[in-house]
Amino acid sequence: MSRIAYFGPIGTFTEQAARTFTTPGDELVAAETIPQALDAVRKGEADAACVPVENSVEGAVPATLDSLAEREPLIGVAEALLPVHFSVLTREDAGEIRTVASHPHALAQVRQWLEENLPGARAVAAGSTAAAAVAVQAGEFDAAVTAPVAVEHYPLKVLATEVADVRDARTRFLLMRKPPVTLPDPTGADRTSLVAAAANRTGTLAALLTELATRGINLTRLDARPNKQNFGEYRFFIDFEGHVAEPRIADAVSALRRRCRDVRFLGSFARADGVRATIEPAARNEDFADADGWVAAVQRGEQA
Ligand SMILES: O=C(O)C(=O)C[C@]1(C(=O)O)C=C[C@@H](O)C=C1
Repeated sequence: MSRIAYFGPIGTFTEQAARTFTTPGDELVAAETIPQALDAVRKGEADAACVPVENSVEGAVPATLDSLAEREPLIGVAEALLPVHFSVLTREDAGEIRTVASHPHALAQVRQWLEENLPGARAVAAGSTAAAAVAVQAGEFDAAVTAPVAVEHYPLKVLATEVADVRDARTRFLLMRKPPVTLPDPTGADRTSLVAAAANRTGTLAALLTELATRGINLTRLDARPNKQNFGEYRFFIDFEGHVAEPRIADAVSALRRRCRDVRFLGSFARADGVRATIEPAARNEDFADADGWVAAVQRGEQA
């Protein structure tokens, strides 16, 4: 049985994502914030944590990136990808809707709908979509933009459903564990994630990306977040196709470590979208194995 902490409270999209990682007997534990969900694993209060990492409309979730880059390292072992559309909930007795609350990533995905349908309402950031529903119940706000499932947990009136400025918007979630972990086996449709605190020197990021490009490895995400120490210094979050167990990826990760000592491995795991890696000629695992074998023979004086 595992305890899985998730960005809550109950009724968030992250709870729905966490449910996709559970097996019978597992327990879901709501955390008020993303850092608290991850810290529950670091403190041994949970075996894993499910957190949102990026959305197809609003991009990466800053609280997740910062919390994965700071404090004790955690390793991603799985991801989930959920379609995202929203419900707008209000109290039965609500009069005019003057305030609408939700997670900033949710508000960003319904901005146009709010302008068109609730033009007089002020959008207010809440801790999460479900936290916004709790606040509406408490009378703090007039309406909440929530996951469709939230109305099952918070007895509010449904003002609108299927709300989304962008059809087919999706959010990706990670399942993080505390090392040592057993990495999931490679599938051929994997993602590896790293964060590198690149020095503020010209060309540092280019050098890191070149190590991937010259090995024919496709990037799937690149985000920068301030390192919060020195103005203008950033952490780079680099996701790319492949699994660190593959010789071709191990060779690239080794090169990234040589280029940037302050690099943190955030996991290798199957892509939720199942997209298989595209591998350039001469960049296959067998090419790396052949080259390594050939160099070893040269080093033994057996190969000219
Ligand atoms: O607030 C929630 O319900 C969450 O799970 C967070 C979150 C996010 O961080 O993007 C997840 C999916 C949606 O994009 C809106 C909010």
